[in-house]
Amino acid sequence: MRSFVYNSHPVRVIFGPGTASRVADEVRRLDRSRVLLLAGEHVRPQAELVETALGDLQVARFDGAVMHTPVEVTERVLGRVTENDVDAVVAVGGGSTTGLAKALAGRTGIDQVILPTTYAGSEVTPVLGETAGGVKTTRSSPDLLPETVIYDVDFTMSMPIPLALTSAINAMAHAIEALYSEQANPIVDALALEAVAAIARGIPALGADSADPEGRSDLLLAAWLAGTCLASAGMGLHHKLCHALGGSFDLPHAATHTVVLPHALAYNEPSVPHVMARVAQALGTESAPAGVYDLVAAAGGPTSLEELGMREADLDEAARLATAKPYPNPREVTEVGVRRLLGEAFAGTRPEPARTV
Ligand SMILES: NC(=O)c1ccc[n+]([C@@H]2O[C@H](COP(=O)([O-])OP(=O)(O)OC[C@H]3O[C@@H](n4cnc5c(N)ncnc54)[C@H](O)[C@@H]3O)[C@@H](O)[C@H]2O)c1
Ligand SMILES: O=C(O)CCC(=O)CC(=O)O
Repeated sequence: MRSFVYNSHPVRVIFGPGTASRVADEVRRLDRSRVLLLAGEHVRPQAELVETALGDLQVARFDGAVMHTPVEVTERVLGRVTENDVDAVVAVGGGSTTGLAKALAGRTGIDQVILPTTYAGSEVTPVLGETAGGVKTTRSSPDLLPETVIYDVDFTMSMPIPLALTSAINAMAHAIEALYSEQANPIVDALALEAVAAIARGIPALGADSADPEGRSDLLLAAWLAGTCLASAGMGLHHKLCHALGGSFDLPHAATHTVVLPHALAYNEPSVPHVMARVAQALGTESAPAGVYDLVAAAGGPTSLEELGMREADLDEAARLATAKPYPNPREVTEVGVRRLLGEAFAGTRPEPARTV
């Protein structure tokens, strides 16, 4: 008989095309009036729309969020928060911009309204990874959870296909690792399997018509579901590997998830074959690890760490970092096993069916 504990994480979610125009009402609803806008040059049109909608509510702007949330950047922006007496942050961007908003909120208590432009899912999680001294560490706290998320599909249409693909696999990783987490529960299972199936349908559709708003809206919905899984159920070996590779070797976040996921699933498959069978069914394939690999390869996505700029000489150190303080994982995490996994991810080989190390 199944036992579980379920924790929900309350976020107000507004979903639909054109919803970004409601941003000022959402700030006022929180009873806030001094906004720091976070954006970036790749999302300039979206930021302009938000700036116009905010009008006098906006008192400052910062455009330089950096992937993996380096603490030096956060400390620099904290100065603007105090100088301008900021009481809310509005973030327009991917997980990096959201990460900066969370880092500021965690240090000051200001409210957050997030308008995501990728499928990272960070906007609905109480989780934050920050990088200091070349090491990324992750924490979770209700203080980091944004108050309001506005999912406007129009804000995601500018994502080029390679980014949409890798970002969607980042979301898929949240869903799959939630299914074998110690905190797995029936709500998370349902959301995760729906997210995996929607992403498996959505990625080939990106290639067929990348400008289809319906397809992009389905992927954005899946990103929300997958982020909600990450919020409730946590992360395992796969996420740990990506944080070690991103934080210490500066690899791009979503692309790293895309390369590593099939190999992390192959590593874990012997310990959770029933979970992998459910994932395979949601993917519409016989094998979960090979199914993810094939989905990415068919869409022209990255399949090897080498093509992301990883150096073979750094794989030993990556294995050491990823196993030093492992996240909870269904299969024992050994340095030898992880080094082998990384070697296969480096080469980009298609994962074979279940095996033991
Ligand atoms: N805490 C969490 O729950 C969580 C979850 C997932 C990711 N993250 C963090 O988020 C970061 C990665 O986020 P990401 O993968 O979204 O990347 P990102 O935010 O760094 O964006 C990647 C690049 O794409 C550009 N971009 C973003 N949206 C765009 C759009 N709509 N059109 C064109 N270009 C666009 C950005 O400007 C950037 O150059 C990492 O630091 C990761 O650790 C955190
Ligand atoms: O905010 C972070 O960097 C930690 C959580 C995270 O990155 C989830 C992921 O790997 O996609």
